[in-house]
Amino acid sequence: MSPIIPVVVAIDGPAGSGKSSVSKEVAKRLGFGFLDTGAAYRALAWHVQASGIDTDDAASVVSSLASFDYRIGTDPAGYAVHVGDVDVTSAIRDPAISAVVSRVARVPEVRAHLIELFRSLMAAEPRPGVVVEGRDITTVVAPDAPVRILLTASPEVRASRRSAELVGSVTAAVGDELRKRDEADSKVVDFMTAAEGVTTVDSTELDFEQTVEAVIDVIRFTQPVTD
Ligand SMILES: Nc1ncnc2c1ncn2[C@@H]1O[C@H](COP(=O)(O)OP(=O)(O)O)[C@@H](O)[C@H]1O
Ligand SMILES: Nc1ccn([C@@H]2O[C@H](COP(=O)(O)OP(=O)(O)O)[C@@H](O)[C@H]2O)c(=O)n1
Repeated sequence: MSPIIPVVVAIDGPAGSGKSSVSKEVAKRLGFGFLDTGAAYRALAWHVQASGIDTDDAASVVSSLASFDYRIGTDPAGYAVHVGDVDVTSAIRDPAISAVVSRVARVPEVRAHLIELFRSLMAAEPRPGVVVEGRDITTVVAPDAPVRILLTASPEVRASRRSAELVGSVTAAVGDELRKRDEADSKVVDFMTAAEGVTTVDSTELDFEQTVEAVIDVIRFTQPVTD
């Protein structure tokens, strides 16, 4: 008997566009798995720093992959990220990690290593589908996915949403951080424009619920799913 291949829903977009929160909710509603690929780059940046390695030292960052024991599940209701036995779910959201994550993400060997990991997690998904979100899912990780979406929002809206999550933050400073990170990340992969066949969902004028519904509409249009 051949294995059932899960339906892959690929979602890309810039920082703060809602990829993670919207994808998680969509996965819950459809009974799909959820894979946050940015968490792996963040966890590697955390591991590199915890090992006393300079994130700018690409050769040492590559060497650190050998001891990077990354663990993440795809249950959207039980989201947790571990490096070895350490729960880094909150630590990887720290602005100090956001400030350096692009430096490890730009290293080609890092990307090759993590992309292989993402593909094996996707293939092992036990649910009928999996929502995978990041920067290069629609173009590199899963370019053949039956559903591919670019989730966008204006820079101002993204900064104010992210700022609302960070206690004591100033929207202008958060906006500056997002802009710098998007600029650095854009040198590696294009996630600001939709590749051919990718549907854009612009959430600038949509609230969270409307955005979730818009994404589910795209999935239903492309791929009939049952609740
Ligand atoms: N359409 C929306 N309207 C209002 N808030 C939203 C919307 N989409 C996401 N959010 C909120 O914005 C914040 C950033 O979303 P997040 O999913 O972390 O973005 P990303 O993963 O793209 O960086 C979260 O607090 C999330 O709940
Ligand atoms: N598929 C991906 C996902 C994330 N990343 C990198 O990981 C970082 C963190 O991703 P994230 O999705 O957690 O970031 P936010 O948009 O949630 O702030 C990004 O800034 C990129 O440097 C990547 O290179 N490729």
